[in-house]
Formats: sequence, C-alpha cells, structure tokens
Amino acid sequence: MAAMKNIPLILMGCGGVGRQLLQHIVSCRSLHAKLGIHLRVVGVCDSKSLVVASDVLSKELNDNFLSEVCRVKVDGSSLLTLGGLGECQVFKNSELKEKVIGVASVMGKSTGLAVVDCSASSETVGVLTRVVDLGCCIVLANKKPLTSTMEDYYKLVSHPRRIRHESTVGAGLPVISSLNRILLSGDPIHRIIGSLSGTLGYVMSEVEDGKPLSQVVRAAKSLGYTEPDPRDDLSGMDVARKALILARLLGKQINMDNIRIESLYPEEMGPNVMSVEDFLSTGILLLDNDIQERVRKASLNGNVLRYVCMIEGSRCEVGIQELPKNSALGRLRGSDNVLEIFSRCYSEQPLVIQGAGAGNDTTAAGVLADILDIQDLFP
Ligand SMILES: NC(=O)C1=CN([C@@H]2O[C@H](COP(=O)(O)OP(=O)(O)OC[C@H]3O[C@@H](n4cnc5c(N)ncnc54)[C@H](OP(=O)(O)O)[C@@H]3O)[C@@H](O)[C@H]2O)C=CC1
Ligand SMILES: N[C@@H](CC=O)C(=O)O
Repeated sequence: MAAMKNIPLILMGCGGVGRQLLQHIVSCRSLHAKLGIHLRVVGVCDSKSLVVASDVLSKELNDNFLSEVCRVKVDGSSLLTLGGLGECQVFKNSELKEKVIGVASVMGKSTGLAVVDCSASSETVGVLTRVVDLGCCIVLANKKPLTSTMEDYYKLVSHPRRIRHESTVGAGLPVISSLNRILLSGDPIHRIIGSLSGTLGYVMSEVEDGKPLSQVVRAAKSLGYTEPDPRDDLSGMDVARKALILARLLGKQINMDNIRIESLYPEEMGPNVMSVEDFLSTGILLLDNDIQERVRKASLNGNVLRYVCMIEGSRCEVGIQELPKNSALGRLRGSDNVLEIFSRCYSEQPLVIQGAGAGNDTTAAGVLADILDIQDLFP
C-alpha cells in the first residue's frame, strides 16, 4: 500500500470560518484517506495566542484536540487554557509571529507547510510574506494581505503554485480559478461586472421585501455573512477588496485609492466614532428610512437596487446601481453572488459564475479545496 501523503498546516484565525475549516478537515478524514492524503494540523492561532504540536515534524493536534479548540473559542475562552491538554505548547501574543515563522523555517523546505489565513486581520501579511520565502504554501480566505501594497502583493504571489485564495472572492465559488484559466489561455478579459457581497446581496433583497435594514444586517451577521464589523460590508470596503484582488489578477497595478467606493453609512457612524455594538443597536436605525425610500423609488421604475462591482479598462468601481428586476443581477436573491466575465471568447454572452457567496460552510469548503489543490507540492 502506498504511504499516506501528509499535508502539515497551521491555521491562523479561529473564528466562524477557521472553526468550520477544522470541522470540515475532521469530517473529511475518511474521504481524504481514500485519496491517500492526511491533513496534519500542527498549529492553530487566534489574535492573542498560538497552540502548536510539541514536535511539529512528527506530531499533530489530534481531532479531539481540534474539537476542544473549537469549543474553547465558541465559549469565548483563550487558547492558552489548552496548555495542559495533550502534547502541545502554547505561546502568547508577543511570541506568536516569530513562532509561526520558526515553524515555517523548520518545515517549509523539508515536510512542507501550508499556512492558512482565516483571520480578518491586515497584520498577517508580514508573516505570510516571510513564510513564502521559507518555501511554504499559503492559503487565504483573508482578503487584507492581497489588498495591501503592490510590493506585498508581488511577494505573496511570487510563487504562483504556492498560493491559493479562492475564498477571497465569492467564498467557495470558482472565481479565481476560472479567471486564471481564461488568462492562462491568452484570452484577454475586458470587463468584469458582478454582485460580490453576500451581505449586501442579502440586505438588498430583504429590504426589497419590506424588512428594515437594521434588522436585516443583524440577521446577516448571525448567519455568518458579514465581516466581523458589518460596517466593512456596508462601507463597500469588503467589495472593494474583492475588486482590487480581481483587478490585480488581471494585471492592473492599482491600489485601494484607485477604486471608487460608495458607502451605505455616513462617516459619523464609522469605526473611529462608534463601536460595532453601538452601530448595530442605535446608529444603523437612522439608516432604515433612507434605504427603504431608495428601494421604493427604484421599484416605481420596475427596478431593484444592487451593490455592483465593475472593472473595465482603467475603471474599477463599487456602488449601488438601479437595475431592471429581470436582469441577471436584479434576479439575484439572498447571499448569492454573480459574476459576469467578458473576454474575447466570451464576448457576446459572458461567462457567468453564480451561487452562494458568503457563509462559514461554503467559505471553509473553498479553503479546504484550495489546500487539497496544492497536494502535489508535498512529499
Ligand atoms: N464569512 C464569510 O462568508 C467569508 C469570510 N471570508 C473571510 O474569512 C475571514 C474570516 O472571517 P470570519 O471567520 O467570519 O471572522 P471572525 O471574526 O469570526 O474570526 C477571525 C479570527 O481571526 C483571528 N485573528 C485576528 N487577528 C489575528 C491575527 N493577527 N493572527 C491570527 N489570527 C487573528 C481572530 O482572533 P480572536 O478570536 O482572538 O478574535 C478570530 O479567531 C475574513 O478575512 C473574511 O473576510 C471570506 C469569504 C467569505
Ligand atoms: N462579508 C463578505 C463575506 C465574504 O467575503 C460578504 O458578505 O460577501
């Protein structure tokens, strides 16, 4: 019988998506075993602590331990409480980055290591660029590293075989892989238009059905569609990050400053002025009437509102558009995303990718598929 191929990994971020990924890894054990693959989780970290297998070259955090990790995080406790459990070591905030880099330097060029970023932090980019240099693979659901400076972007994508980030755009939908296939075949992409926010798609269709924005945003948060701070979605920043990732994939050397972004809330309700809790309990109530009125006006023309991302030539913009109810974007409901790609081969009729565009399950499934996709890079 052929030996099992091991894919060692460290998970950064153990929130909704990260925990779901751990659960998917455990529940797919027998499927992966049939394929001759074992995902060996050697470390998990959150914003404050890191837990690592005692010997990263031969040991792992076993499935019972991973369940405990999820339980501790759901309870709102610290990973540090796992110190006494099993063969592991725990590290505090100050040591976290250096320890991950240390593990990467031991494993990157020997066993190989996948560093999986399911955080929502811009701070992981430093670790990611270092581990790429050390021979590791990186798999991202987090959009922030790829929307940092062009210099960081180039470092992250410097070994294209070693980076996967399908879930950064459209959650589990095959957006990045489809675009890469088109680009690699020399088919120039002229235009991308789509609805790329599960939260804003859900918000728009629920408000259309008469529900208040404030109630709908709270529901979107509890369904796992929103960013940790839903203002990241309502400001258009989350869609702008996706637009920037797509534009850079198309070869455009642009930054966030080059993207026109429409926000659904005023600056006085921004993160520097009020907490997420205050925004969700009081601030957002002041926005209910305005959006309801915009939806009503659009419906008088037989139209609906959709938050649209458009990339064409040097134009890259994200914002609300009034669209016919029966157009591809107008028909969209709930958290579904849709992306229309126009290229030489897809000039009259675009290539259309559509489906669930947010949620922990589909996002984590996308991350897991990315990890399996790099299996050939592991001995
Ligand atoms: N939900 C969805 O539908 C989709 C989400 N994504 C992306 O997935 C990512 C995760 O989202 P989600 O799980 O909902 O977010 P959560 O807020 O639930 O979880 C984020 C996790 O990251 C941890 N974290 C924060 N900073 C760091 C850091 N510097 N290093 C390591 N870990 C850190 C947090 O730690 P702590 O627990 O200590 O706070 C937390 O465990 C986001 O980037 C999001 O944009 C992408 C596509 C779809
Ligand atoms: N908050 C995002 C999650 C996926 O990227 C969204 O609503 O689309």
